[in-house]
Amino acid sequence: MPSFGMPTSSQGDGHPSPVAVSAVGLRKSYGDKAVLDGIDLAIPAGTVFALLGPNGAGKTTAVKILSTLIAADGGHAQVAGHDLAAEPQAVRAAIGVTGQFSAVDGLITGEENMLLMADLRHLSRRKGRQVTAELLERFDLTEAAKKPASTYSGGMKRRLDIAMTLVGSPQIIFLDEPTTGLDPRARHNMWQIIRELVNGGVTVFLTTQYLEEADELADRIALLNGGRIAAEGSADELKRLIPGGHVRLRFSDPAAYRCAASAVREAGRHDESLSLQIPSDGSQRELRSILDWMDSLGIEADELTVHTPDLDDVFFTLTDSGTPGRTKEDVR
Ligand SMILES: Nc1ncnc2c1ncn2[C@@H]1O[C@H](COP(=O)(O)OP(=O)(O)OP(=O)(O)O)[C@@H](O)[C@H]1O
Repeated sequence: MPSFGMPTSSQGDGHPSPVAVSAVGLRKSYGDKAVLDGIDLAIPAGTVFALLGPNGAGKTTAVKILSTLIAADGGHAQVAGHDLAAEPQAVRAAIGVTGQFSAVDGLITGEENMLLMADLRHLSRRKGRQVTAELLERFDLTEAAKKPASTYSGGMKRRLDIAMTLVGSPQIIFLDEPTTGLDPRARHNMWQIIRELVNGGVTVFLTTQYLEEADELADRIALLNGGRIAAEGSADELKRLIPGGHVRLRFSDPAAYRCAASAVREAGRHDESLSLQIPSDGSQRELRSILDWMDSLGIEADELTVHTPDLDDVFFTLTDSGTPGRTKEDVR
């Protein structure tokens, strides 16, 4: 755990844990538009927090405020135990920020980018060289270290960006859409890097457009919509907020289908595909009772699939983004 003197919050297990980022009533408007309309946050240290929201929801604005790049119009926040407004320098010393617009300078080499950052962080020459070598190695960039960063692939640039962020050993890292534009392999590599950072005690605040990414990485997720946090919780808690879980049984024998359909009245029927949709939370207990019930009738389904609501369902239900190309018939 980071060692700074942070306030604490009570977690589920009753033990207080240090809070890395806290905010109360954070507001920001541009002209008439309230981009953030009273945001409260409490992010325990050593965890991953994901801020999700449709385009233009205010995610980057929140990151910019919490990383002292812009000032809020109202509310207050503490980052790494320091008040954002009163001690911006102390906040800056404790955090790293990797934005949508990378800090990487393409004209100089990866190594020179790192050394420049070490200079900005006031490390001695010797320490700067040592940290640079270690981080380049850790992020698999040693071979490319002497090449201009403009020749790097998207994934390499993103790794260099994070390596530069880590030069000052920040306790809290803000990652604004860290994997946007990366191919699946580079995205998975980035996820691994983020997990390793958290294992090392760092707190990660990330914004993402990818629900899968939040599901994969985040301990807690907040859904930003209309300037407010529409829902907050673990991925599982958010999924439980909305209905839609079901078990789908598909038959090839019409007689078996009719028999099953007349036995379960609450099931949704799809006569054309001979399939039934039974509302269910997908738990082992409920699956067993469905299987027992079919056994007792002596019928067998050709296919059984479980659909539990996913973060996409949560996102589309709780934000006003609509449901492009998606129906509740989608079965996972
Ligand atoms: N400097 C600015 N001046 C005026 N409006 C701004 C400014 N910065 C952001 N906005 C507006 O504030 C809103 C939120 O922008 P922000 O970049 O925080 O959203 P976002 O959730 O990060 O979006 P995206 O997912 O598209 O990156 C947008 O409507 C944007 O146009």
